Amino acid sequence: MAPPELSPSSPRLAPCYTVGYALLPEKVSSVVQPSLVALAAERRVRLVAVDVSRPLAKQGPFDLLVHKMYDREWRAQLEEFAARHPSVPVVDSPAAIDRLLDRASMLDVVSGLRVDVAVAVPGQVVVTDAAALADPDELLARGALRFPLIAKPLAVDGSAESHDMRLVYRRDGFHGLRAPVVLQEFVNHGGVLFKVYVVGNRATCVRRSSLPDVPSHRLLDLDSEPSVPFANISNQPIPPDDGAAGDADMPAAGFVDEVARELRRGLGLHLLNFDMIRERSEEHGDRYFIIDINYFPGYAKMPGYETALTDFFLEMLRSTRPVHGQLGPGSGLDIEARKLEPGPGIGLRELESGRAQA
Ligand SMILES: Nc1ncnc2c1ncn2[C@@H]1O[C@H](COP(=O)(O)OP(=O)(O)OP(=O)(O)O)[C@@H](O)[C@H]1O
Ligand SMILES: O=P(O)(O)O[C@H]1[C@H](O)[C@@H](O)[C@H](OP(=O)(O)O)[C@@H](OP(=O)(O)O)[C@H]1O
Ligand SMILES: [Mg+2]
Ligand SMILES: [Mg+2]
Repeated sequence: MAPPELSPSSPRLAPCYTVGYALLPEKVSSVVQPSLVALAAERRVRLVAVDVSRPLAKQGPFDLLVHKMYDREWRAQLEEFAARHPSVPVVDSPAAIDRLLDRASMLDVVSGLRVDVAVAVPGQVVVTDAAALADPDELLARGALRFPLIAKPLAVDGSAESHDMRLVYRRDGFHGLRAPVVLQEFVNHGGVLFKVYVVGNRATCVRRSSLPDVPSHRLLDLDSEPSVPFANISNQPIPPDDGAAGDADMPAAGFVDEVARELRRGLGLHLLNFDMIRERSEEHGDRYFIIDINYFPGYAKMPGYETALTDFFLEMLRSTRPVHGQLGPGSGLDIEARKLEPGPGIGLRELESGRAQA
């Protein structure tokens, strides 16, 4: 514990920036951990929870706003905030996030990636009309799909239901599916998934357990279930006994970085992760598929996430901070932007110019 006179909370080392975060309670408890708050404070970044039950306009001031909220009313407040505070970065734009909240549009960005090693997406068909599910052959023909398929809810809305999926082995597995749903071809990938966390220009690839390969005879086995449900199969680290997943060779770091950079460019987002699987076949060799992209995922599962997020916050703050910045009672530096009085609070300009003697 630093001596009181040097602790980040003391006036002489008051936080230089205030980052507001608007997150649902379970996301706050999973991502805004004491280790993140402490590291940010050491680097003079104060993390302040936005009270999502009160008007955003009555909170702050903030130097940066990060959020993962789903409701429309919040969107309106965010857009009003951004209009009123054009110099405060909002991470990220709701319109850009929207594309990831619908599995019909989520993977569209992949076809436009400018990467040396091709990345594909599995064939898929969006089914919005429940009646269409009664005619599997039409759906298969529409997307030139072949079994097995994964039925995924169309909407990604943070609910547990949005992760409820079914692996469909044959036509009678369509019974019980509910529209709107995406039917996506299942790609055999050796039971290991590569989950790549993206924080600004950083990408971190981790291995996760995944669904095992489906042998072709399973599709013909009429005594077995025509479909099976599953959920959240890859969002925890690999258990020690899962040798297949744990030993799988990782994709080349340069490839991962390139895909991450291109996804960020194509999506216009800073905070995301994507799920990538690798098909190994005699016919095609190694082929990579992106099957899922998540906005503002569970970063605490990423090794070194505190440093990655804090570095990102500072990059955003320093790259967009006007000279005066957002000062005032909520910013921890009670000084007027127009006059940087010497005194207990070190002026922003001195801090950033390094003239201040902390
Ligand atoms: N097309 C596919 N081919 C093979 N396996 C797949 C495919 N799509 C999904 N999977 C498997 O199903 C799991 C869940 O799919 P997906 O990642 O789309 O769901 P999710 O609920 O969005 O997951 P997350 O918790 O990562 O947000 C994946 O982690 C992977 O193991
Ligand atoms: O809470 P919703 O909006 O459903 O989003 C989830 C993402 O879809 C998952 O990808 C996150 O798990 P991973 O961080 O393992 O991808 C998952 O991380 P978490 O369970 O640690 O919060 C969530 O972020
Ligand atoms: Mg996923
Ligand atoms: Mg997902």
